[in-house]
Amino acid sequence: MSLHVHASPEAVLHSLAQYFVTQAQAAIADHGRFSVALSGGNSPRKLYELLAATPYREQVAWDKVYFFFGDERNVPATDPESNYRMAREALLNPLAIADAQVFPVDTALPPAEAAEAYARTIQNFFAPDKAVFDLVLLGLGDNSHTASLFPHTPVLHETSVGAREVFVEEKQTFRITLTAPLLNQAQAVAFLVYGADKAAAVQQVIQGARNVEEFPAQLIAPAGELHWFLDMAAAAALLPAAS
Ligand SMILES: O=C1O[C@H](COP(=O)(O)O)[C@@H](O)[C@H](O)[C@H]1O
Repeated sequence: MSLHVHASPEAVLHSLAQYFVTQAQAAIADHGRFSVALSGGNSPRKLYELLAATPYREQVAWDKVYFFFGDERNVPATDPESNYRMAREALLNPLAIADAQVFPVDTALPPAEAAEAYARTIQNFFAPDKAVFDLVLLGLGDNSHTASLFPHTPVLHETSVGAREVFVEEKQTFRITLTAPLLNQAQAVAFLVYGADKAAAVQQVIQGARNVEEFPAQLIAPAGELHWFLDMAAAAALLPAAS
């Protein structure tokens, strides 16, 4: 695991934007395309706006980038809560990404069907049984959820490589999330976390005793690289590593 701690949220965002560019360039050079699962919520909007602006936008062959979603809220694509809508506004529209390169969750379907359909969409994109994203972007809630792997939900015990619906009690709503086994097949996973309100969760997930029911982000242990991009406020509760 690599920790990238920066003085300000702006510095973190630039650091992750540069990492995104490097990963995209390497994947495209290696196998001709770059597949990324985007995170949702509030934190990544600024990252997406940055990627769609100079100098990053000129550094990626965007016609070779394929966009998926790590999780989605069970709302129409036009809803302000929609992760797809946020990505479209901040990243996909400004870069004029073709629809054929974007794979949203079909939230017109009932949640369980939407999850099944999304798992099929992902399996069809990759070779059979080889659903390996080049990069998975993740955030972290102050309750230690990531994607829509929420504390004390059955999806935390899911062993299938796919997508599942999740009922989120505190929000009284369904979401659709990629499962931890699928996220963990990625070549690289990068968490983006900033702000003091996330400091306790960051410490518990990275350094706390293993308790995935309470701290679901502990489930993320990818086959490939794992990076945490943090500002100093989010990293404030981390204890110095024992030497
Ligand atoms: O609900 C969600 O929360 C997490 C964290 O979001 P943030 O707004 O606190 O940054 C996010 O990673 C996930 O995709 C999203 O649906």
